[in-house]
Amino acid sequence: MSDHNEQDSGRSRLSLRPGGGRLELGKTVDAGSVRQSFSHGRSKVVQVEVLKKRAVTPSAGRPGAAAPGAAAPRPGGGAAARPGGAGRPGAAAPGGRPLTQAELATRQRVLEEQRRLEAQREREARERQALMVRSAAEEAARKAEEERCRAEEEAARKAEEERRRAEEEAARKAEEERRRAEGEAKGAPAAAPEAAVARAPAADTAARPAPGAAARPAGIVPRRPAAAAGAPAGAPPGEVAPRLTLRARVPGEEEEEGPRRPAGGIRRPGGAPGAATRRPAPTPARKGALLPERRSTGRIDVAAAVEGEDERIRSIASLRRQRERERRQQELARLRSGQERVVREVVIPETITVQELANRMAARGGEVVKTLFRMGVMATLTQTIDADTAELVVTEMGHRPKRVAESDVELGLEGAPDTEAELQPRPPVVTIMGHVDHGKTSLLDALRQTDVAAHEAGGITQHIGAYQIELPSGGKVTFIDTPGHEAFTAMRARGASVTDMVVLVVAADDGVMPQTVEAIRHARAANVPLIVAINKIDKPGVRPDRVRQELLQHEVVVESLGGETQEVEVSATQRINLDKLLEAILLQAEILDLRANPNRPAEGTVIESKLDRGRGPVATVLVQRGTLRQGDIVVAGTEWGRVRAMLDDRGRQIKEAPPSLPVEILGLSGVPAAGEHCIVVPDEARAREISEYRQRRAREKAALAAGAGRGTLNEMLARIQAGEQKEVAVVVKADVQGSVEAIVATLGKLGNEEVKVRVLHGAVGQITESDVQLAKASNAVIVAFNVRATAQARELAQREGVEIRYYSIIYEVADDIEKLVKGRLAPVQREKFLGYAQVLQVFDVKKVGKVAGCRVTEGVVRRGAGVRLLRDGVVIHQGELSTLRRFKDDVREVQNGYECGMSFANYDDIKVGDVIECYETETVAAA
Ligand SMILES: Nc1nc2c(ncn2[C@@H]2O[C@H](COP(=O)(O)OP(=O)(O)OP(=O)(O)O)[C@@H](O)[C@H]2O)c(=O)[nH]1
Repeated sequence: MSDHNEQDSGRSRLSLRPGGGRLELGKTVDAGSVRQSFSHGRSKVVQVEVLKKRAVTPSAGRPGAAAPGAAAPRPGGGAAARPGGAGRPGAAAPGGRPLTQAELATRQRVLEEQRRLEAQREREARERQALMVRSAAEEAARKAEEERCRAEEEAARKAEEERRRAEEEAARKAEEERRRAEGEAKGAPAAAPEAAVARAPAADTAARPAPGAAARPAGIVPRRPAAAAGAPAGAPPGEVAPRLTLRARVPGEEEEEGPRRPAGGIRRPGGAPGAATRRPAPTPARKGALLPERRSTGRIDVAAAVEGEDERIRSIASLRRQRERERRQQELARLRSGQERVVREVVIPETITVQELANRMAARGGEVVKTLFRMGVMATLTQTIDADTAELVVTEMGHRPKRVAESDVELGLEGAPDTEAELQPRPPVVTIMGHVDHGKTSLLDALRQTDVAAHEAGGITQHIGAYQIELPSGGKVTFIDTPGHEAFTAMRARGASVTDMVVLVVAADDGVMPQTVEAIRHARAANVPLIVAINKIDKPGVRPDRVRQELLQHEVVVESLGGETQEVEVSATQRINLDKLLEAILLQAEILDLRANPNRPAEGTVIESKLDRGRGPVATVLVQRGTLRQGDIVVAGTEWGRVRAMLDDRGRQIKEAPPSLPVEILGLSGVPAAGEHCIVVPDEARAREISEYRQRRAREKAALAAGAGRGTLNEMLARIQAGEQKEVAVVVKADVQGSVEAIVATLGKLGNEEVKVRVLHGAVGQITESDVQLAKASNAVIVAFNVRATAQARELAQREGVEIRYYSIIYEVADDIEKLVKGRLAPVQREKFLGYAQVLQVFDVKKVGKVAGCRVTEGVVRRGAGVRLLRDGVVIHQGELSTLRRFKDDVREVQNGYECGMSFANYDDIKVGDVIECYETETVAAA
């Protein structure tokens, strides 16, 4: 190895020239480059910088030293101008005459002024120097950090390089071995092995950074002399620099790197003798990838030298530093421009889109996307991010996050509770409950003196109806008529929750029935009192006392039996004791002290809702407090709207609805679900906000339920097709919401372990094409309750083979779907007995095994049928009959009384005296 020093005279630094007394560009650094040469023509150049020790000495402190300023040529010249001689007596003027006292004083003053200026300059110079030292220290720290990062990368790269090299070496050796073995086997010419041997070490030399020439086996001709291979003259033999240094990017050395890459020559398949000595061409990819750009700097970078053809990857620390720099620069720019940073309070809901978040921060969308990207979140402007991520972004961008829950929009929706003074008496709300056909509608009809029952399809009540009646005494009572059919359980429960008391109708001729008990439970759950109306007392031979006794079993103790529950014997059709029943209701209302504040925005509950062809969405609302007025803006569940019109139970338009009055309201945006809370809000914006929030929540809930319950529709179909799951899918369309709920509830109870009923969709309105599409996709049937399909939907259903079933009575829906469920049950495998055979003898037959010689004692035995081997009445084997013969012929079956030979598939343990039972399995439809 040899070093050459090349002084770089062109390098200069900004420096202080003490001698000059002013700042100027001067040489403070002796810079140069040291060229290191290694064997095989490898060399590298190292930049060497020698910082001169700066000697800044205050000239004023040195006695007799010439002041910097004084060194400049003076117009007059002469010793008198020298600072040293300034104060000297005998100083002469230009003409040789001695200076006057005044001149001497002036000179003295000028010189002192000059010294003061020099001192100041020096002080400034010292400060600058200190500043430079400080910045140099900072720079050094930065460099150290970079160096550390680079070293880490270098270590990783080295490891990778080593691994790759080892792999190449192993592959090469294996190849050599293979070739040698081949050569020997073929008896190649004598020169060939030699060439092969010669190639091996050459390759070894190329691949290993270890000394090449010294390691070569004796007798092997080296490829090139060390000097020719690029090693400098005089370099110790065998001294080879590590491979990584071979790629120092110094101009003019590039062409010398060629010979140290013998890989191309060595790897030539079937290399002819002498191939190893051929000078291989340099690998363009390896050289070209890195060198040109690095060459321009002329500096050696070890990390870059090692990295080879791989792209250099910036370290995380480097990225972080760059980001910090950018941030500082931005801050600086902002400060320079005199802008005030605006810190905003950013309201963050549970989820927010990136664009919306940017808007709330008054920032550009791109900035937010960039911030997210830095945090490792890839998001577009339209994408939704969660509150936690949004909070981080807001903090990162220097604003103040404020987390809010989405449900906060509902805060303060219900007004403050009313004071005692504001409360005024209100009519009681009574729900009529009872078993089917016990006379609920008839009773209500009698009370209202109208005939509703006559118009009902199938004779049962289909909808919840709500009516208010006025008594001759002037009092009012509101009735909610819940249907008695089991399907309406859900509606009944809802009725009980808005009611003040329950009139339990029990037919005297029928007594307490299942739905009577259910009604009692609902009343108890709603914590409302009961009044028992024992109906149909006009019927001959009825025993109302039996009803009283039966009610005792359910802990309903009527007054006549010493309890607290009022009971009235009535006849709806004969209008017997109706006044007594009303009296009992009013008494109960008095006990309950029912009051409400009519002077406040209205609140109530949706009793029923439907989509009316001419009027749009119509909701029956029971006002519970406040007064509902025409023109009010209401939110009812997920829907909202301005009350366009209000109708009472007799269809009369009204302007105001006080507490306890049921009214139909028009003007809603959609059909709210029955049982939803209906409330008046101050403005449309609020109404819309609440409605949107509730709709979103409902959608999420539905999606969650669908996901949790079943997976995707495709998965469901796949499972059905694979026979893993069977279900009857149903799409329900009905005229009113209550019917939809009732049908859904009924269908939910159907199904069994094997077949499930699944309601895909339930809604109010006509059957549309989308309903048919949905049914088609899920192989569902459409249940149409009091609605019809559009012409297009009908046509589509016909074309696609989708079944639409029309109903007007609820229990018929239940019955039909139940049949459908049964029709879809998996067929049952049933065993059919065929016959018995007695084993008389057992033969050993070659290639067959044991064959039983039998006589059929009952029925018939058939080949391929199932068999059981019974020994002493116990089944010892169950399997299949493999052979059935009569004499030497295979037969299909053998009848009773005949002898035959039988053998079992994979079973041999047959003994004389055993009985063979023969049976078949058949598939039958489920009962
Ligand atoms: N004799 C007699 N029959 C009555 C009386 N009340 C009702 N009915 C008859 O009982 C049957 C059922 O009456 P509804 O009023 O429809 O009974 P419901 O409980 O409303 O029935 P659903 O609506 O199906 O729940 C009708 O045929 C009525 O005429 C009564 O007091 N006396």
